[in-house]
Amino acid sequence: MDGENSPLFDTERAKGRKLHRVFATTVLVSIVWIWVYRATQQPPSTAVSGGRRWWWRGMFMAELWFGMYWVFTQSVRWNPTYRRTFKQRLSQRYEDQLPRVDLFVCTADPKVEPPMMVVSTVLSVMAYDYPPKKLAVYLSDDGGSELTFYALTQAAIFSKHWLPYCRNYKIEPRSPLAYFKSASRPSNTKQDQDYTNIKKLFEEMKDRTENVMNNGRVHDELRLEHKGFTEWDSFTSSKDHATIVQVLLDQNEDAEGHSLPKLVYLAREKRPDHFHNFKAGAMNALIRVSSKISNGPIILNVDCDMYSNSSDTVRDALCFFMDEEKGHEIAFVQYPQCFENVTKNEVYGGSMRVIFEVDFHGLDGNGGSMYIGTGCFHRRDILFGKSFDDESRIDWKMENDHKETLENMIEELKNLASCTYEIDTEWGKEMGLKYGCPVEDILTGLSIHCRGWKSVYYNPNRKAFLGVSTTTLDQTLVQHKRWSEGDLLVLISKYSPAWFRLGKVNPGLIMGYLIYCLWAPSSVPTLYYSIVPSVCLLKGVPLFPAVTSGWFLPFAYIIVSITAFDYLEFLRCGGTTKGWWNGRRISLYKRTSSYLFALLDIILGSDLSFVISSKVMDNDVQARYEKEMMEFGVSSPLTTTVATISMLNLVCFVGVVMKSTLMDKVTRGVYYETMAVHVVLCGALVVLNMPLYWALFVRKDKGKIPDPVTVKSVVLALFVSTVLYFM
Ligand SMILES: O=c1ccn([C@@H]2O[C@H](COP(=O)(O)OP(=O)(O)O[C@H]3O[C@H](CO)[C@@H](O)[C@H](O)[C@H]3O)[C@@H](O)[C@H]2O)c(=O)[nH]1
Ligand SMILES: [Mn+2]
Repeated sequence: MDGENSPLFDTERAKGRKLHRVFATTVLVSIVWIWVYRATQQPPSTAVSGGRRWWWRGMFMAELWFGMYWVFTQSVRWNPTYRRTFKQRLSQRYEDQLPRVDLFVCTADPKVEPPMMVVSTVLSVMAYDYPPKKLAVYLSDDGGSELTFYALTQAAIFSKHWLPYCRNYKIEPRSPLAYFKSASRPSNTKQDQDYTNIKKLFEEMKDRTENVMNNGRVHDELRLEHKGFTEWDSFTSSKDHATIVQVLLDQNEDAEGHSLPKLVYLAREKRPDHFHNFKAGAMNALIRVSSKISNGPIILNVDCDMYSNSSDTVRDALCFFMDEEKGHEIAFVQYPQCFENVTKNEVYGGSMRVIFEVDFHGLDGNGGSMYIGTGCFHRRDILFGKSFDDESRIDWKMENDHKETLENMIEELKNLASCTYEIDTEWGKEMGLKYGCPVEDILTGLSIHCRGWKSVYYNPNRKAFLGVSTTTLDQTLVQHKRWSEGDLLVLISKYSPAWFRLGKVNPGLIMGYLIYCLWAPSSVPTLYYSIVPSVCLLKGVPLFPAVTSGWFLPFAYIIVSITAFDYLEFLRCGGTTKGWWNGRRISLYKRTSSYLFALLDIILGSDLSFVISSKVMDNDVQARYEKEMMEFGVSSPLTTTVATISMLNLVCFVGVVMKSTLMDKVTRGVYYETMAVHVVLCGALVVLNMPLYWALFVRKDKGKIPDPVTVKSVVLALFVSTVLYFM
């Protein structure tokens, strides 16, 4: 098996696919059955039920949408694939010819992305198990912050001890912050001594950095430690400054005389009259600058909170790219986005487990994982807009022809990262990451798929990267607004999966993209379904068949089977029962607020924004987060919407209970028989919303729903339900 031609990776199809297909068929039959019901059993248009016809048609539209959307979700459950790599073979065959790899870390704001976290991520990728001479690490700082730069100068010094320690004791993870948080003191005396020393060095560096953070600036005597600080002499603000490039490590050695990776700090030029295109702009500047310095044919890109949790990751990724038979088709290798800080029952659905344990394996089976902006290895040449053909093999042995010293190139590098460099070029269009979309990653990955390339999703047991997930409801909703807005822009972009290269790209992959691209428009049918049946319950207008009718069957089957499937799938992905229930809630909130506002933003053509997710919490919030209490805290249109809809359901539910106590026994029986599905829907929504009612009326802590939101949502809910009631 281990011969010359044995593959460097292996692909397996999931078991149980056939069984799933049978189940999916039964669901599909029920969906069609419901459609037939809606099409044929429309209530007559007499005066009494005139209104009901409209409600009814709305239900039909919503069910058409959900049915179609469900079909798309099946595309990723049709053909899941799993990958395995053979790193042994890679080093047997290629150890001396391994390619250079450039590692990009992006940060944008020292307040929400603490420099200590950022440089720990930098250190973790510097310490990959890979020839250090072939690694170059670049930190892009869109905040242009001397605080972050200071932390990086400290990390450069610390790396001289940290890398030997990682190498000698093969420790994991190699982010010092994460390592010292989790590691127990080694029992072996030699290592124990080294552990104590390195921990001391780390604590000192942390103290120095935190001091500088608390002062808010780098003091004059510290500025003398590195000539790079003079760059900030002419600095006006993070939105208005010249390019800063500093090479912190070039041909340096660590404390044991081994080479160190290159380490470069880059703050691209920012000017108020030049739009900077957020992370995509930063990445493109990095691509150009790195092409002069190290020009690695493989690029890894991580967000500043996504530290490397496994030192094997680079070699794993290379097993895909360097495979003799299939490697040349692969444009990028995506790892899942996993998080260090999600709690057991993930109140905000933070782990996105089903996405990474199911959807992405399915996408991979249909031609390739999406590119999701972090934890992704790209072939550099493909990022330049190259299309796939069979000649696309890469010569891994190509040498870096830039032998001149970096010091002499600084002016040239500065120009590459200037605001004006991209004017009248294809950057942001046909070259590099795409501009004009808050999910530059998805759009860029899609364009690569459209040019004929494949990609790979690799989800090893030991998580390759761990980051920080959002920790308040508002942050979660804001993040999903950005994502769903971006994904909808992808749908209407030039590369839209709905029409571009239709018939050329695998239809399963197109459907897979649509699952995400249709998030924002899904808000409309979801809103309809979470309001209208509840109001009609109160009115006593049935929109579903009575329990005694044969048409009741498909509804019952769908409700039960889909819920059970969803639940079991969640457990299979490693979740808990409560986590699943929380996930249902957060998914409702995302759909009825984030997705709705995203849709409105696109329709109204609002300016693009990118709210950077905070990676820090104050202690109060942290304590509640650990107790898995939902954090509302701030008043925003997003939370108000969520609260209003939940109040509306409470009003309807309480209303109907009161109404039915006034009925005689027979009437009540008939009422519940004809309104059964309504009761289930509205009842489920009320139970799902319990923590929210708690936060509205009972909680006293700072994370409760602020009073103005409570007042607004109660008034709005009463108003909307009254209007709908009399319609
Ligand atoms: O102007 C900017 C804005 C952001 N960033 C960096 O982009 C990364 C992602 O930002 P974050 O606020 O953490 O957003 P997330 O929603 O967590 O990011 C996800 O979604 C983004 C697209 O919306 C992708 O770019 C990210 O890679 C992906 O992790 C961070 O490292 C930021 O420092 C920049 O470099 N420049
Ligand atoms: Mn992030």
